[in-house]
Amino acid sequence: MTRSTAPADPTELVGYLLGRLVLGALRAIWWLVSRPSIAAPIVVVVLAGQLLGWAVGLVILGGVGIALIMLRVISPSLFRRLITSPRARAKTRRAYRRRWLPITEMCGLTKRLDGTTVVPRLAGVDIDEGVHHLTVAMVIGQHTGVWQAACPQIAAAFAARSARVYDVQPGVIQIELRFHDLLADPLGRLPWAASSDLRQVPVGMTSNGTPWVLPLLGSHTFIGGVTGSGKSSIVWAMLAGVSSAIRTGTVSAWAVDPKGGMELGIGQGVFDRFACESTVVMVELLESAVALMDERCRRLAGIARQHVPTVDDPMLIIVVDELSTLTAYEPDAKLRNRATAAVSALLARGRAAAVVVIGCAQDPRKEVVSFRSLFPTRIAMRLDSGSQVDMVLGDGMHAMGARAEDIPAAQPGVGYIASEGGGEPQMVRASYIRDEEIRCLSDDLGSRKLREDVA
Ligand SMILES: Nc1ncnc2c1ncn2[C@@H]1O[C@H](COP(=O)(O)OP(=O)(O)OP(=O)(O)O)[C@@H](O)[C@H]1O
Repeated sequence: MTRSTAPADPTELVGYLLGRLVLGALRAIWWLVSRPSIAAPIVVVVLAGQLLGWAVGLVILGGVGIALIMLRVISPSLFRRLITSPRARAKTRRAYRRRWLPITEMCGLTKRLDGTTVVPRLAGVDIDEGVHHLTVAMVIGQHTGVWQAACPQIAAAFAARSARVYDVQPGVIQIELRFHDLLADPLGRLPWAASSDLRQVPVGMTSNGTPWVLPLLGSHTFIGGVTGSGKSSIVWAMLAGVSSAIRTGTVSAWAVDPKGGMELGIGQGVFDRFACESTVVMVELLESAVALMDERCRRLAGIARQHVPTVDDPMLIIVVDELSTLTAYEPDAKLRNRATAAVSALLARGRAAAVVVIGCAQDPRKEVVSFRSLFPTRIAMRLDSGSQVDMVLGDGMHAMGARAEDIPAAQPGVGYIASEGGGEPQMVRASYIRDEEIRCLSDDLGSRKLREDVA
């Protein structure tokens, strides 16, 4: 674009400057008219100044300013929605509507009736930072599964990182398009990692950027994922999350490590009991947890429905790494049956007695899945196939967007959890507790045990 140069003649120069001034004023008016959230307060202040005096106008101006600052502080996203970006959002909405017909047609989501194309109706577009939701009234004869199957094509067509589809009401679905990946980079220990509530132990972050908390007291946790998917980072994030309760003695952690101590041995000091030497020793540990649980259940019968952990009677967390090694792959049938019986008993009766299991498995096959319904909290890390996702999280979760087989190998610690109440699955990433931090935690909690022994 070429810029016009100012004329040298004085008369022409005045005309030229006036023209520029009028053009600038028109541009400013257009700028304000297209931003009603800014124009409206200015109009109100000017009117108040004219009608009630400029002192009142200034007070109103100050009030509006303070209200905007408070809105910015209290709800940055609402501030952005209302003040900063309504025009950009309207433009994005128009772009969706413009591209809707060709994209649905190319993705095979339209239908033909009597020679005409029937297009699903784009009923609403909701734009939030990095996440867009499209509400769609499906064409008659379609069901949610057709749209769920087309998620990869829909994501690619709208240049989104991922797309998920879920039901809103009969015949109406919502497509969630994500453009940023808040979980792309590893998370260290998070600022909220210091909670002492055993029902809300902080372990990482959800894809919305909110804290990811897990209930330890009152729930058993199952973590399924291929080797290197980051299962142990969840275990360590959980143990770090309850470390203050371990230090005070209201929680006691035990570990079963069929990999001979290679997985959990680095933090052995965290555990009051640690079994890794042989299957017999590991099974005996599980059986003594069952004995403790049964004794506690007998004591509490008729008195309490849920045991409240105390220093004298602590909550017991039993971490079982590679659960299937004991319950599916152990060649000695007697030991395998004993391990299966002990794990089943803990899962069935442990929650009320504050005896909980955290079980990990690389291979969520049928033998392990037979326990699945007894684990209220289930996490699917990177897996080999969509069918394995359903084995871990429950039927239909893969179709609802838990695409754990698509998690890049370069993103260990990322996984999906099934939402409580059967809603759509949520993507999460566990904090990564580095080996040095685990050693420190282990030394710290290990020295506590030594002090107790000496006392
Ligand atoms: N949450 C995380 N954030 C970033 N990196 C991680 C995270 N969790 C694990 N890693 C990295 O991935 C590697 C493998 O993780 P980890 O040992 O936890 O996997 P795993 O699923 O327990 O594997 P296996 O089943 O073989 O024991 C770790 O050494 C670490 O470098």
